[in-house]
Amino acid sequence: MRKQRGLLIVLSGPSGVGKGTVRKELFSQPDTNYEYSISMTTRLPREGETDEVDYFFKSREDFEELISQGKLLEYAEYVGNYYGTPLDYVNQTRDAGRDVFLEIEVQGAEQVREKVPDGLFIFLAPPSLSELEKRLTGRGTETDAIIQSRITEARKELEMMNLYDYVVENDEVERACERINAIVIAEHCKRERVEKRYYEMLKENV
Ligand SMILES: Nc1nc2c(ncn2[C@@H]2O[C@H](COP(=O)(O)OP(=O)(O)O)[C@@H](O)[C@H]2O)c(=O)[nH]1
Ligand SMILES: Nc1ncnc2c1ncn2[C@@H]1O[C@H](COP(=O)(O)OP(=O)(O)O)[C@@H](O)[C@H]1O
Repeated sequence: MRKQRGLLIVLSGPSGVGKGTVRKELFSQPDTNYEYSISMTTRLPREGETDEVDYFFKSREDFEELISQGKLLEYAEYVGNYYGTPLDYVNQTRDAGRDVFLEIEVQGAEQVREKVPDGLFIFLAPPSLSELEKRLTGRGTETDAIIQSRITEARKELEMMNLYDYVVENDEVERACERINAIVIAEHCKRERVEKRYYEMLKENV
């Protein structure tokens, strides 16, 4: 039987909603069935981050070379640094029948939508804008001015949520993960239903 190509799962949403937190929780679960696509970035590693585990850390020059060679499925400039998804890894993993999981900001997700129409797009939403502000403040990695510009940006990003296949509210991390896992299972069932092999089943002589 022909192996079904893996899904491309894209998790996106505004800064501070909890994308990184939810992704880390999903990948810490022993039964996770997706492959995480490690992104390329020009930002410097933070304390505790490891090259080729958290990101492939690149110079600006090397990153621009990857762009010009068409090696990235998508890329975006975010707060002064480039971030991008390696194209070969995504294709090879999907071709091997494994699902690939991207955790990327919204500009990048828009590019993936154009290039991969059969992708599964999940928007992670905050319970409210005030809770989003609280999370950004609580993380303590940005100044007040940057937090305000992220909130302004988030208002625009929230308007884009209806372009996504699913909206998952990140009220509690565990619950958000459960919803994402349920969506992926449901999407597999839906896509397999329209696979040719089920039509072939009807030709069986029993
Ligand atoms: N477009 C795009 N965004 C990415 C990629 N990898 C990470 N990001 C996003 O870049 C943003 C900044 O990431 P990072 O510097 O690790 O900071 P943090 O996630 O806010 O702690 C986050 O919104 C990530 O989801 C990528 O490959 N492409
Ligand atoms: N469900 C949640 N409830 C409360 N706080 C959360 C939740 N999810 C994430 N956070 C916190 O919100 C902040 C932003 O989360 P982070 O994962 O860095 O967001 P993003 O990757 O979307 O920018 C972090 O301090 C994180 O611990």
